[in-house]
Formats: sequence, structure tokens, C-alpha cells
Amino acid sequence: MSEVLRVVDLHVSYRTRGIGSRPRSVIHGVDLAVQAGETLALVGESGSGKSTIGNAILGLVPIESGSVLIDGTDVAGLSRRGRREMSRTVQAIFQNPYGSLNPWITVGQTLAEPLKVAGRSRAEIADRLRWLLERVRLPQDALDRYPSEFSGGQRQRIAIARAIALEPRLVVCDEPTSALDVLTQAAVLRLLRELQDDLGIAYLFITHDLAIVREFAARVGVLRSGEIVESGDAEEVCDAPRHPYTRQLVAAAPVPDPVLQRVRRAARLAGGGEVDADS
Ligand SMILES: Nc1ncnc2c1ncn2[C@@H]1O[C@H](COP(=O)(O)OP(=O)(O)OP(=O)(O)O)[C@@H](O)[C@H]1O
Repeated sequence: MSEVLRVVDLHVSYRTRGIGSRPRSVIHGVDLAVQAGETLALVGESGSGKSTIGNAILGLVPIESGSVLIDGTDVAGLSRRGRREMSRTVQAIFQNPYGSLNPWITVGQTLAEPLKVAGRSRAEIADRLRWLLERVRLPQDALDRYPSEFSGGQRQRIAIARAIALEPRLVVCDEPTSALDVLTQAAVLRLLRELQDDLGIAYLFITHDLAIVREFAARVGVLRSGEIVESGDAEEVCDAPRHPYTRQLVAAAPVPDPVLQRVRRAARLAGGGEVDADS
């Protein structure tokens, strides 16, 4: 498996307002790596720095020190053009699809934008738009409509379609399902998983929800106050956390189906595989 993202000893500080005020350090020496086609979750409570790490990878906040290598290229040294080219490799999906979609342009124009920038012909773009709508299961007439005409889940599908338009190797997903109801959340996660299986996309999946980490991610890094305190196999970390902070997070997480959880735990202890809810 090839490595698509490596973050080494990342430090990020925010400038604070006021004369003489010092920058506030929020990320202190984070290391992480994501392999092609896998999902690494970053979990932690609000304010622990998850979005800051995602934004540093995306070039949206400056890196104080350390490095972010995407497909082996250090993003710190990239020219404007280099950054534009990097957007073919790494894309993002954010929590609020309403905020991240331009309300004044149609879905077709939104989806065509990255393809135009990449220099695709009109015919290629038309083909691609059809393919994208099929992939995210939106009707073809969505192209002429505006984001406000869609539900939250459909808007997130539009954001996903835009993110995968150029078939990136990595998508930074920053709480992409947090604003959705539980059923819509499950459908969006299924879609992301399907796209990963078919297109080999890797996800850095930022969330505060341990149930999602357990079901959706292969590995997880637990972030506390800008530092990774525990990392490893997602199921192992969720089921047998070693760090006291992870234990607190697990203890605080709501258990949607305690019976199912007990059945699964018993099956794992007995060395069995995954057990179905009905079995
Ligand atoms: N633009 C900014 N300027 C100054 N401080 C910021 C800025 N963005 C975030 N912070 C601070 O950095 C810290 C980490 O914030 P961040 O948004 O990365 O955390 P998070 O884990 O993603 O939180 P949440 O789950 O609530 O989104 C917080 O203390 C936050 O107040």
C-alpha cells in the first residue's frame, strides 16, 4: 500500500488580536500517516484541534513547523500553481454543505468548476457531470437546480460529488455527517465507503463520534489539546482504550444499541468474526 499523507511533527499556532499578544499554540507535534484507500479517523472533544489539523493539511491555515507530505510532496514549499495542482490529489468535505456550496450558482456549475480549472473539454465535462450524479445518486435534473432546492443530505451528496470530480487520492472529511439526522448520516457514510471501495480514495475522517470511528475507520488517532494521546486499530481503541482520556471519551459516548455491543464484544472475545444484529 502506498502512503498518500504523512504529517510529521506538526505545530500550528493562531495569531491573537491585541498589541503585544503572543500567538496561541494549538497543535503540538502531531504525527500521522494515511495509506492509499484507507480511512484514518481523528477523534477528540471540541477544541482539541481536529479541524486545525485538517485545515493545515488543506493549506487553509499556516504551518508553524513540521511538514505535511501529500503523495510525497511537501505542501509547504508549493507555489500557487503547485497548490492548484495539489487540489487534484486532495479534496475536502465539510460539516455544513450549505456553507460550502455557492448558493448563487447551479449544481451543474458547481460540479463543472474543478473540471474547467483542470482544463477538461466541454464534452468531457458533460460526461463527467452525468457520471458524478449517478455515483452520488442524484437525479440528472439536479444540474440546473440551486443548492437551496435540496435537503441537507442531498447537499452533502453534491459536496461529495464536487470533491470526487477529479478522483482525488485523499479526501479530508471534517465532520461531514454531524449536521445530518441518523438515517441520512448512515446513507452518506455508506456512499463514502462505496466510493472508497470503487475509486480507492483515502479519507482523513474528522469526527467527535466514536460510534462512527468504530464502524467507518480502519485506524484512529485520539487528539487531546493538540496532541495525539493514543492511536491504533479503530475497533481496538474503541473497545479497549489504553489512555485515560480515550477511556473518558468512550465512557461519555452514547451507546446506541447496548445489546448489539455486548453480542459483538462476546463474539470478539470468543475469537469469532463480526456478528449480525439479528443473529
Ligand atoms: N481561526 C482561529 N483563530 C484563533 N483560534 C482558533 C481559530 N480556529 C480555531 N482556534 C482555536 O484552536 C483550538 C482548536 O480548534 P479546532 O477548531 O481545530 O478544534 P476541533 O477539535 O476541530 O473543535 P470542533 O470539534 O468544535 O470543531 C480551539 O481552542 C479554537 O478556539
